[in-house]
Amino acid sequence: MLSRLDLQKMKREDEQITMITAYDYPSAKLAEEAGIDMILVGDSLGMVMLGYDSTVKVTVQDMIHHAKAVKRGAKNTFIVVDMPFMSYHVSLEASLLNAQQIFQETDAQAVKVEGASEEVLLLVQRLTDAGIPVVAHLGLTPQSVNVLGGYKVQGKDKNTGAKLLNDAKQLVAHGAISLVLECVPKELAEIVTNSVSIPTIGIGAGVECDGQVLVYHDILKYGVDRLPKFVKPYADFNKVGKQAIESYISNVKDRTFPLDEHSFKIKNKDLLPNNSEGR
Ligand SMILES: Nc1nc(=O)c2c([nH]1)NC[C@@H]1CN(c3ccc(C(=O)N[C@@H](CCC(=O)O)C(=O)O)cc3)CN21
Ligand SMILES: CC(C)C(=O)C(=O)O
Repeated sequence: MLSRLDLQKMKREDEQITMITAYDYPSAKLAEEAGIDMILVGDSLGMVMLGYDSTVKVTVQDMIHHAKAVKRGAKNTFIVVDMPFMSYHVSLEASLLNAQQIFQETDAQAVKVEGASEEVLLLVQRLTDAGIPVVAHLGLTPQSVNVLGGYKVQGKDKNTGAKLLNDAKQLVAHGAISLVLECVPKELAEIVTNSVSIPTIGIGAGVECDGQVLVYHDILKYGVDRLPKFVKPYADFNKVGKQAIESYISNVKDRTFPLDEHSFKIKNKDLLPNNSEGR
């Protein structure tokens, strides 16, 4: 498994870091077998796994449930688990306890929080001091979708760009080990990447980040109807899966499944019970 220091070294040596989300045993297993560097158990699981229309309904228990399955499928991969909506905004004490629970119960390597408010910066510091590595997340922060007014590109002007750069530096100063940059202009992501010592992982943030992350279901086109502009799909599980299920239905209907090769047979008919009642 890669360590925090390996990720740091990859940035220094300009080797791209690959990250994918995973939410359960089979997705984590596939990602690890393919050789991914890091797995994110994102709260996007609320949307792609549970069918919610945003991430705000996801709970700490949901995150733990899914992250434990991911860990079982990818025991040797660096796993980051999202702290979900409001689990780090009620009080510092409650935030620390939620992070502790997620970190201890899932065996993950780090937790992720969105934003860089005073409250979040203090939390990043306290978790780091306590020994829980924190990945930060700036730009489009989906837990704030209802405040932002939609899933929109962030940092498109001088003021918001400067704020994002300053936030990134503050997060580094408070101990963040890596920074996800979501939906920001590639030129801004490049400046941030060159201004911070920690690896940046981009999603819709251009090629100059230190690594890339995409959602599992987007890469495989699996269960999602509409893909954001920044996604490149590498397979079409929807198509393959639907065809397979259609064939199964048709085979069952016309009794071409199951065949003898899928059936268990008895050698000696005398071993069968008598059916004296008939049908
Ligand atoms: N399947 C999935 N993939 C994701 O990447 C993802 C989720 N779900 N859920 C949580 C967040 C939400 N995300 C999203 C969702 C939509 C857009 C989107 O449609 N963006 C517009 C850009 C709008 C603009 O120009 O400002 C786009 O056309 O891509 C972006 C990020 C990223 N995350
Ligand atoms: C989109 C990624 C970065 C994320 O935060 C998630 O999957 O929840």
